[in-house]
Amino acid sequence: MNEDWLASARTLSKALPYLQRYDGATVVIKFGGNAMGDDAEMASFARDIVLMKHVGINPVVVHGGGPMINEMLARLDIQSEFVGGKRVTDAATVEVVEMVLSGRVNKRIVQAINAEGGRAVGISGKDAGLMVCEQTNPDLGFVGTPVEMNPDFLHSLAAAGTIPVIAPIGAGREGETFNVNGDTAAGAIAAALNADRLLLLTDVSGVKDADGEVLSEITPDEARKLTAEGVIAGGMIPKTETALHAMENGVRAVVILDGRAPNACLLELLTEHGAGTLIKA
Ligand SMILES: Nc1ncnc2c1ncn2[C@@H]1O[C@H](COP(=O)(O)OP(=O)(O)O)[C@@H](O)[C@H]1O
Ligand SMILES: CC(=O)N[C@@H](CCC(=O)OP(=O)(O)O)C(=O)O
Repeated sequence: MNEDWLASARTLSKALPYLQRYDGATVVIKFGGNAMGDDAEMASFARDIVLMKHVGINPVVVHGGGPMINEMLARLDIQSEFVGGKRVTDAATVEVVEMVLSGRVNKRIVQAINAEGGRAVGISGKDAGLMVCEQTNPDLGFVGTPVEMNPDFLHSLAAAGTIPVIAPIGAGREGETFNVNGDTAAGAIAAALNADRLLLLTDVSGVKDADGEVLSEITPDEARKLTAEGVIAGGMIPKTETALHAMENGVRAVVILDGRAPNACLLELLTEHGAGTLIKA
């Protein structure tokens, strides 16, 4: 008997309980700019998303694109700075942020998913009032906090067999355009959908302890303790804060994992040990 076939059959039989567990589940995947990698890594991510849809999971992709925004701002000679993990966003900057995120980055992901046989639909928080925002803090300019969501629109996209790919741009009630941190947007969308899982894809294997070892599972209290001790620092702070906030608002569990690792999403959902760090009460 063909050895490859046997190995695939064994893998599949082990995955069966997980396929049953996630049948009909909603999984929100935050795809950060640093997790995107080259075309081959993008294609691998897209294959995972399409496979999820085929086996009965409802994937909802929310993306970032910080490095791509930086590149375009540099080309246009516009200076940019971050305060507390958020980009200070003036009127000129928000135009570039929307063009890069809703344009190039969103369509690159949509095209990659469709090339793998999926039916992705690229939108932003502006479409169908998906994510109405208010200004986060006047010092940050056009940075928004989601205050009102339209999950029904996402349910209808899933029911139509499509995969929503969402750029983290929100509309204000006075016609403003708001730049929303990708993790914040993903958390708000996952909460509005009462998602079974929120996967935060980044460029490290998971949350590390003081010795640099990746922790396979932590509780919200342990995450708070690691932050107070300074072990969780930098860009990992807003990520774990998003995770805890999403869990307080209806998301069952959150996983922080390396989006560039082959089959990261599928390994997380369909194997016993998963991938990355599971944050669960
Ligand atoms: N305890 C920790 N475990 C893992 N990464 C950490 C930790 N503390 C700080 N970090 C940093 O957080 C970074 C991830 O955040 P960030 O760069 O903002 O990700 P992204 O761009 O994917 O949103 C990691 O690359 C790492 O340098
Ligand atoms: C307010 C704010 O900071 N918005 C982010 C939006 C993109 C993002 O979050 O991208 P990553 O997920 O790749 O970091 C920004 O302007 O960079």
